[in-house]
Amino acid sequence: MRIGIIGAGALGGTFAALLARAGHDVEVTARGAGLAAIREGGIRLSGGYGDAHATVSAGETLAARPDLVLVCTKAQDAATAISAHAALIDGVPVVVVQNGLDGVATAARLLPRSSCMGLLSIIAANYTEPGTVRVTTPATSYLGRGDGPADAECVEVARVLSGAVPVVAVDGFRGAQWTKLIVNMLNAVPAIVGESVQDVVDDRRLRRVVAASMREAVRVGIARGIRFGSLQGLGDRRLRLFARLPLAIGQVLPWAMRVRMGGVPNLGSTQQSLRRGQPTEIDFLNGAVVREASAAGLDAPVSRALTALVHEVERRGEPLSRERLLADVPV
Ligand SMILES: NC(=O)C1=CN([C@@H]2O[C@H](COP(=O)(O)OP(=O)(O)OC[C@H]3O[C@@H](n4cnc5c(N)ncnc54)[C@H](OP(=O)(O)O)[C@@H]3O)[C@@H](O)[C@H]2O)C=CC1
Ligand SMILES: CC(C)(CO)C(=O)C(=O)O
Repeated sequence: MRIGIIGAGALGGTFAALLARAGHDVEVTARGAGLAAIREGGIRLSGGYGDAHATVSAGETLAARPDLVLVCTKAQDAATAISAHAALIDGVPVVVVQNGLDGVATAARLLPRSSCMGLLSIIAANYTEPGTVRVTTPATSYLGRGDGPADAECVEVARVLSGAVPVVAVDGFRGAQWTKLIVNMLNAVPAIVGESVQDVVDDRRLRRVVAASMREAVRVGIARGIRFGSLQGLGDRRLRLFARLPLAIGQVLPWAMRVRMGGVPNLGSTQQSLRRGQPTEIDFLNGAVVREASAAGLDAPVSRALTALVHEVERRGEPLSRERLLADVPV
């Protein structure tokens, strides 16, 4: 199949290399040093899915109309990236590979003739240098849309992608997006203090902050009437129980996620943006929790403080101390 990948960064590069290895005709978009490196030497993937070296067509925009598109930009870049391709890809099935709650709706608004789906990935991939990606945690990805059962097209696209990398079609995708949003409460604290997810969760005080942001986000989801989808052993029943637990016990949740992540240090996608001097996706992660809380007539002080601190690190260009974070976040 001819597959176009918009945004060959950490996850886009991973999918591109694995889909090309599985025999698909892959074209990617990239920019600057990334584009030059991919044109010169292809995409080099290492880590959890083994080594892959994929020679793929690359440009600033896709040149040929594909059979399937994966949009793999950060949430804040999705509208610009999709708009630049609207004339070419409207009508082509699109999978938005993205954290946050908005990706599928953004694509559907900009591509009215396309059938748009979302993909939630628990893979941890580090874009180590232009054209080079290291997968630190391989994991199944979840594909779907809306609130109902997985439809035939989602099942078929998941089957096609699964020939390269494990993907399953899920029922109740919106609930699964919320569960992933809870997982993404792992992103902010490492990004603020400049440490790996594993080191943060190993620190009792920081783990408490991560657990507090997760519990706050689950409580907001419940107030918004969300039924959390099942991802990686986490589901509605466990998250509702977690929402009622005192933090001292609730800290087992980030701990369990850290154990699943394995031993290879994972920075998380938010910190990777900071290290490249790029704006982060935080307004679509903890920022989404703040907006959803407000829509439910609630406040989300932990996520609000973490969002502000990530923006401060964006402006400063360097991490803040653990003490500063602990002083600012109301836990
Ligand atoms: N990395 C990970 O481990 C995981 C990431 N995710 C999610 O997957 C999504 C992608 O993340 P990730 O792969 O880390 O992101 P990256 O920042 O590594 O890659 C994004 C890519 O999109 C490109 N891009 C940005 N703006 C545009 C634009 N306007 N037009 C075309 N291309 C553009 C970037 O190019 P440039 O570098 O030139 O800006 C970059 O190549 C995010 O929602 C993230 O939260 C989910 C699970 C794990
Ligand atoms: C699952 C996790 C935390 C993997 O790193 C992720 O989604 C991210 O980095 O954005």
